[in-house]
Amino acid sequence: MRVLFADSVGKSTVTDLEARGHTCVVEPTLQAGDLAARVAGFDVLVVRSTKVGAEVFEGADRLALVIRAGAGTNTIDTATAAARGVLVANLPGRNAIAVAELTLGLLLAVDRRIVDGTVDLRAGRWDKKSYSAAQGLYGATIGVLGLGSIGLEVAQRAAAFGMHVMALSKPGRSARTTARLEELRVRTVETLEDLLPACDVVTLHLPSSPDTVGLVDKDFLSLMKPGAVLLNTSRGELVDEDALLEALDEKDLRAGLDVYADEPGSGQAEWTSRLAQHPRVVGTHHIGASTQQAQDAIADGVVEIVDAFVRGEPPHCVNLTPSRIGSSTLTVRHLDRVGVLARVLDLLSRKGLNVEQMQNRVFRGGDAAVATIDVDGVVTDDLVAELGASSDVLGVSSTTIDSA
Ligand SMILES: NC(=O)c1ccc[n+]([C@@H]2O[C@H](COP(=O)([O-])OP(=O)(O)OC[C@H]3O[C@@H](n4cnc5c(N)ncnc54)[C@H](O)[C@@H]3O)[C@@H](O)[C@H]2O)c1
Ligand SMILES: O=C(O)CC[C@@H](O)C(=O)O
Repeated sequence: MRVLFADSVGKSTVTDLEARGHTCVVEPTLQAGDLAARVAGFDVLVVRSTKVGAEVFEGADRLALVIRAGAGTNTIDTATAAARGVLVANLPGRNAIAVAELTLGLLLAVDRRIVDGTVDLRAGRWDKKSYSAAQGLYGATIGVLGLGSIGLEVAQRAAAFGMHVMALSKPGRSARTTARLEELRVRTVETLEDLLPACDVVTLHLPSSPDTVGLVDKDFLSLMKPGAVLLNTSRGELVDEDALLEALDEKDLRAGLDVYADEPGSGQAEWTSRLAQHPRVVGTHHIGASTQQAQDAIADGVVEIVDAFVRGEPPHCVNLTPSRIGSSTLTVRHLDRVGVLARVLDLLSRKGLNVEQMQNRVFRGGDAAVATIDVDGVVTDDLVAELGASSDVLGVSSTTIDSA
């Protein structure tokens, strides 16, 4: 396969993929605007922050997979990719510890004014008096918005500092996450109105989505305690930056930011930002994921996704439907013979049932197989009986797909 890297990733990725016979072309200086013209002839595109717009998929001749060498996929037009049948996969969790470490680093830097102090020392100024006014983190309350891979790592580290952790309750959390929240004594509340006024620190670990863009607006900030700290290591567009600038000045809020709404897409650029330059902000350059440990984990992950893609089972695809779609799943256990599935599908077609997705797995030994078929339409007992009546069919069952 031909793989184009439009951002820098660990060298081991290229070495490992080439050792498997793939051709890798590494062009980390490629700009988003040039990608559409460059992508022809490649099966796989690997990106970090480079934007992948609709034009890339429209111009691609054989592109089948885009790998986001990181967590957030908001920089990729996943809908157009889906319409063109191109898989988009990410690597959730691989850089979570790195981002959590930076988040706590920003918090400590804000609380102790470490950056201002360093700047003064470098300029030859000793000022223990001005820098002796920190509040301290022990016993303070931190609200964690987004309890995914990064949010949980932040909660764990905050708890280790003796902070009280709060979060919003969310239906459908896994038993594992629920147990983890109990272990960390995370107090959950129903609404932002309950959460924000109780927090000395609020930290954002949500993806950028229509639900979250602009979440931190005037109303949100007005609910925060005067003097509280806002941390954002997720995405800049979650914050209304004008509203934050006002709250920094008028409510004495402080902020630790790794991401900005209009941050440059490239690694180096001339860039000025009123927010990043504000004296109550400690800022970094979207480097949350940029530790060697995280980048090694990401480099391994890219190779794992390509390997799985070659086997036909790519993981972490963000633009496929959930595992079950339609109204019912039919499970048909059958003899592994030519024509059996065709007869099953023919009967479904005659009954007006649209097949949404299906998988056929062969049992060890190769005598029998099991097909799981998600269909849209009404599966009657008669249909199940008719399918099961064939001598090639070993058993049929049907379960309803919960549309919730
Ligand atoms: N600064 C960096 O370098 C850096 C690195 C990695 C990730 N990120 C950003 O951090 C985000 C989170 O990363 P992650 O690995 O923890 O992702 P994740 O998917 O593991 O966690 C996101 C969590 O947010 C929750 N969520 C989503 N929408 C929500 C909503 N509207 N309300 C409440 N909860 C909601 C999800 O259920 C999930 O628990 C990424 O999407 C990315 O934008 C930044
Ligand atoms: O690759 C990067 O440097 C940033 C990655 C980060 O924003 C992510 O979403 O994983």
